[in-house]
Amino acid sequence: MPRSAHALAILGPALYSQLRTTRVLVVGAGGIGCELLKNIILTGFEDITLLDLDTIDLSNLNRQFLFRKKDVKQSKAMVAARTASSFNPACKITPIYANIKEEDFDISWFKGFQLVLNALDNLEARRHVNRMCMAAKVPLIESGTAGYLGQVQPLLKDETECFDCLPKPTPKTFPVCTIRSTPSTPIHCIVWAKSYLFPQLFGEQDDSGEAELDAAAAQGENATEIANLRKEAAAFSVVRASLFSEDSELHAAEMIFQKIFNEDIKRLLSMSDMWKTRRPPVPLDYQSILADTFSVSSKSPGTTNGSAGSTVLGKRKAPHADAVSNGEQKSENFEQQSGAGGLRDQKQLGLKDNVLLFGDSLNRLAARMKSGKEPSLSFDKDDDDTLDFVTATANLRAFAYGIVGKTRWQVKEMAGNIIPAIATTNAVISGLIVLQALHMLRLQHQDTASPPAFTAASATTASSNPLAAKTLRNVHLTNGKPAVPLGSYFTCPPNPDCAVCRETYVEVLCDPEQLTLGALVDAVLEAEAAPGASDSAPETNGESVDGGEKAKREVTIYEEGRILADPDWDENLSRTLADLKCGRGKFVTLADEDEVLGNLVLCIGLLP
Ligand SMILES: Nc1ncnc2c1ncn2[C@@H]1O[C@H](COP(=O)(O)OP(=O)(O)OP(=O)(O)O)[C@@H](O)[C@H]1O
Ligand SMILES: [Zn+2]
Repeated sequence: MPRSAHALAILGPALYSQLRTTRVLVVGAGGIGCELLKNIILTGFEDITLLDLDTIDLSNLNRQFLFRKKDVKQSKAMVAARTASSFNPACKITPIYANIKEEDFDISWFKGFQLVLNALDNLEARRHVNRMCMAAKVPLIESGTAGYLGQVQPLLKDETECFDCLPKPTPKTFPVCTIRSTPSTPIHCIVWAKSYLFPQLFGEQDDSGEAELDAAAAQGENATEIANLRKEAAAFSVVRASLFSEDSELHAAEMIFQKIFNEDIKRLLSMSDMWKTRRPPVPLDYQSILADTFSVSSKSPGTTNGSAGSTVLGKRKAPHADAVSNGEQKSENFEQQSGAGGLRDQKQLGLKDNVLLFGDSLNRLAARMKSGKEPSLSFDKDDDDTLDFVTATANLRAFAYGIVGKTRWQVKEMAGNIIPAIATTNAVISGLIVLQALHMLRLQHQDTASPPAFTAASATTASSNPLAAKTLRNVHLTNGKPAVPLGSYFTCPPNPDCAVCRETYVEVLCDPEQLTLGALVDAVLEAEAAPGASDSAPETNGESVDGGEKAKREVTIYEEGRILADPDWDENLSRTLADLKCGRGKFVTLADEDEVLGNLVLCIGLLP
């Protein structure tokens, strides 16, 4: 009996043959993507495009079962396609190693698919695919998992809500002054190390820090403190330069340490008002910690109100004294241990070991930058050098402020905002995605008995099918209460105010090097105002001009967040789309000045 026999019996010959010719796009080849690829191949899909921007990491192997150790550092899409193609040699899998947001993947490209399945892990990419599918009118099945929780959501233009119909909760942020001056929990120290200190020393030099302080000042955070933080930021450029100096590495480590953990803390202490109601921090000292002579006297600021912990034998005993005590631990060779297994990661380091880890990871990162291969670095939880640096500096700061330190493992979880990925959750959700995909295809089949699969145009037909709205459901997987782990509810209709799915999308194929913004907009508006065009085009003074032709409406022109032109400002109209960075894959929005008509969104594509 062929392996397809069960699928054929369950789906029936019509649907089974339909899905064999359905062109499906899977975006993401990670935890959900691997499971999903296997499922759709075994269900009988035979024309699959799989796209992922990333390469395989060692930490993926526990759940992304299409990958083996030998595949580490190779493209996820390529390896997944290679491994999974053996499940059904008749299946054509086209792997693409790229970011879905690249301009090549424009509306025409999306229209080439009849079904899109998301297996992504971030909001930005999800929102992008949602918008492309809404513009191209291709059905999208959106999904996600977090630990034991998961959900699957079918999205169909004009029929269901889209991914952006309801605002998404933004990730938790902390006030700047808490992070930069008055941390009180381990996460404050970790956020400081990862999002402030690390970019200051190793990140791209831009003015985002300044912008952050401007925003904090605008929100009414402590003005003197903001002024001080500005000075502190300026001083960083000197410190950063020391990383590249010819001096010995040790010198740079000591200099940077003293600035961050001694001078900056002393400067904060001098703002005595700040410490009237708070426990003041303790300045650390590089040499004396390394020489095992560092001590915190019982009179020192950090111990005055008692809540910082007690003082033991002249050494500061933090609340987590056993974990972050100065300890008698021998220094260890961290470099050798990098990448070693879990136990080291789960050990609390002593104060001195954190200083050693600081110096060691700082030198490793500086060497990477000095080599010229990486002009700047960014934090990545899977990059041992960056994780070591963030662990050491977060713990040193925690010690200075009398806060419990964290193990490297915990820092990785907290800094990487990691909710453990659970293979079983991914498997359940991937199964549900297939059921949703089959449901979409079945709806289409019932609706238009003869033509086979979805086409971009027929998606509209499906929209007019009241059955679609009534039967599409969001499905979610929960843990604990309620007792039944799987729940579902009918999809909501589109939000009439949604700025993504309520727009009218028009695909424009052109040569962006030649076409000016003015010519584009004129052509579109003239077509709209031409006789026979939609009656809804507004008329000047309520009257039609010559022979029923309607007046062109006045519009403001946007691309993403920027205004390109408005009725009183036309400088950009003579520039080409390429010059305005509005070429392939971009959306140019024409917004009605009087807000009478909805927005018209021009999806720029290239002439064949
Ligand atoms: N813009 C994008 N374009 C293409 N692929 C993307 C994009 N954004 C994310 N992805 C891919 O989506 C997949 C999501 O999978 P998953 O959630 O399992 O993440 P992971 O990076 O593999 O694992 P983890 O984050 O848990 O270490 C990843 O393989 C990631 O590369
Ligand atoms: Zn919407």
